[in-house]
Amino acid sequence: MRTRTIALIAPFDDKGNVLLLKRDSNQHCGGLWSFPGGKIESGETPKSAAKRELMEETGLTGSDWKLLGMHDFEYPDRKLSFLLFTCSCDKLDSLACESEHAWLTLDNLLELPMPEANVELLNMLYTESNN
Ligand SMILES: Nc1nc2c([nH]c(=O)n2[C@H]2C[C@H](O)[C@@H](COP(=O)(O)OP(=O)(O)OP(=O)(O)O)O2)c(=O)[nH]1
Repeated sequence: MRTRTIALIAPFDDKGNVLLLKRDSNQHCGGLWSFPGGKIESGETPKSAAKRELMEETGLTGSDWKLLGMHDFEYPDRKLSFLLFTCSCDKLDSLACESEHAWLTLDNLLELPMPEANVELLNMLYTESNN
C-alpha cells in the first residue's frame, strides 16, 4: 500500500484556542473532528501545502508557522504519514469554513470524537504546550 503524506495544521487564535473542523459524513473518518489539512500535492513543500489547505478550508492566513512533528498511521484501507504544523491566526474576520467548526482550548479538544490517528497528534500539541 502506498503511503500518502498529509499536511495538518493546528491553527491557534490569540487566546490559545485551536480550530477544528467537522468532517463530512461522506469523507474518510466522516463525522469526526479533525485538523484542517490534506494531501501534499507533487511540487509542493509540506509548508506550502499546509498554507494552501488552511486557506482552502478556513479562509485563514497563518503566521509563525512551525513544524511540530511527524506521525505515521495505518488505517485498514490506507497508510498515512502526517506532518503537523502549528500557526497563529489573528485576522479571524476572514474565517470561512464550509464545514462545522469550533475553537477549543487544548483541554477541550479531548471532548470531541476524533480520528484514531489523532491521539498521537494531540500528544505532540500537549508536549509542545508544556515546554
Ligand atoms: N484533515 C485531516 N485528516 C485527518 C486527520 N486525522 C486523520 O486521520 N486524517 C485522515 C483522514 C483522511 O484519510 C486523510 C486526509 O485526507 P483529506 O480527505 O482530509 O484530504 P485530501 O487532500 O487527501 O483529500 P481531498 O481533500 O482531496 O478529499 O487523513 C486530521 O486531523 N485532519
